[in-house]
Amino acid sequence: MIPQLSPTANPAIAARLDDAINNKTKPLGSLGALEALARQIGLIQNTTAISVVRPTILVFAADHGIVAEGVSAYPQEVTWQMVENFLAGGAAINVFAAQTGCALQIVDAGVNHDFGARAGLVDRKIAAGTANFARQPAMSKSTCAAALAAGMDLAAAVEGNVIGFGEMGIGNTTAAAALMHKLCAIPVAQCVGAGTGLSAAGIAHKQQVIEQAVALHAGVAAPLEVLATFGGLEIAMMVGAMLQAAAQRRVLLIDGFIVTSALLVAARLQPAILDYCVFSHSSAESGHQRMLAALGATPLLHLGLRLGEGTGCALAVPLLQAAVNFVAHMATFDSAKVSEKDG
Ligand SMILES: O=C(O)c1ccc[n+]([C@@H]2O[C@H](COP(=O)([O-])O)[C@@H](O)[C@H]2O)c1
Ligand SMILES: Cc1cc2nc[nH]c2cc1C
Repeated sequence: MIPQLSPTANPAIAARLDDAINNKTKPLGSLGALEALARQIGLIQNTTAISVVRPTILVFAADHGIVAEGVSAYPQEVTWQMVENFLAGGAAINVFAAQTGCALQIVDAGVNHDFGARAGLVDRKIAAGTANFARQPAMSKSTCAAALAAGMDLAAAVEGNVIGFGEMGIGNTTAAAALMHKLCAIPVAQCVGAGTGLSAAGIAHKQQVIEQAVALHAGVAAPLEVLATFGGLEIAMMVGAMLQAAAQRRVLLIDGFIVTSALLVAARLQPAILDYCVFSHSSAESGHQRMLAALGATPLLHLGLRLGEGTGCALAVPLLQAAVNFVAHMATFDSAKVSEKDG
């Protein structure tokens, strides 16, 4: 059921990409991270004719039973209220996606609210939120598998060749911190952060909740078991969507702390997925930098964002377009009759 992913490495294409990039009218390497981005997109797309076609951001929303432990600064109903805001076009992701030309899909992966039949809402509700993982596993294996399968379906149906991943779910930084601890073997204290804005005392309590839950589920170790025990429905759906998107050789745009925690699971299942990932930004959520380091990832933007919703993805899309455009449209030393470097 989990797609098998191949690394993107291809020496022949890599050499052609290097030639194309290095022959442009610029000092060697002077477009920095954009050059690396162009190379990566070329290897993913297996061509020097790289493109960004209909970039699409999927925002997965779900609720979390762990909020009963008082781990978020905001009440659970903000999840469904923000879904309404997404549908009405009033959230940050609506504004930035419109600004940078991204298509947007809002997915109900497991919000604890009945939206009824709603135009614009992709209804893949698996359950009305997860169970409280301080007391029992967040999901059964079959619920988790259903979320993974729905994510695969959704990604398979996307038209564009760049998929950005975003999420909304009060309490999901607690789930993400627990996943990080289990999958990276980093102490819980270095995985927890303020989320939507906890005080220092609130963060200490969140740490304690996670540490007790980790002790309760001590035997859990395999990535999918870790996901079902500590994860969320939106996180599991993202794992499925990421694996499918990479299997179809699309560019995966990774957002902040929670999206990266989903990628941690996917990367433990299929390490080659990392070749397909562009890390849009480094979140201000403490823990995200360590998570990125654990993945060997270099994020494009450092804006101090800690919102989620896929906002970092939307803001990074113009950088992908710049990478594509310089390869497609810059003159070469030959065509512009510019002298190359001495020696
Ligand atoms: O993307 C991030 O790095 C990020 C960091 C902190 C908070 N968030 C968002 O805040 C919500 C979770 O925060 P919390 O405190 O309720 O766990 C959820 O809706 C996320 O989209 C997102
Ligand atoms: C208002 C609000 C908007 C959000 N968007 C993503 N997570 C969020 C959390 C809150 C609290």
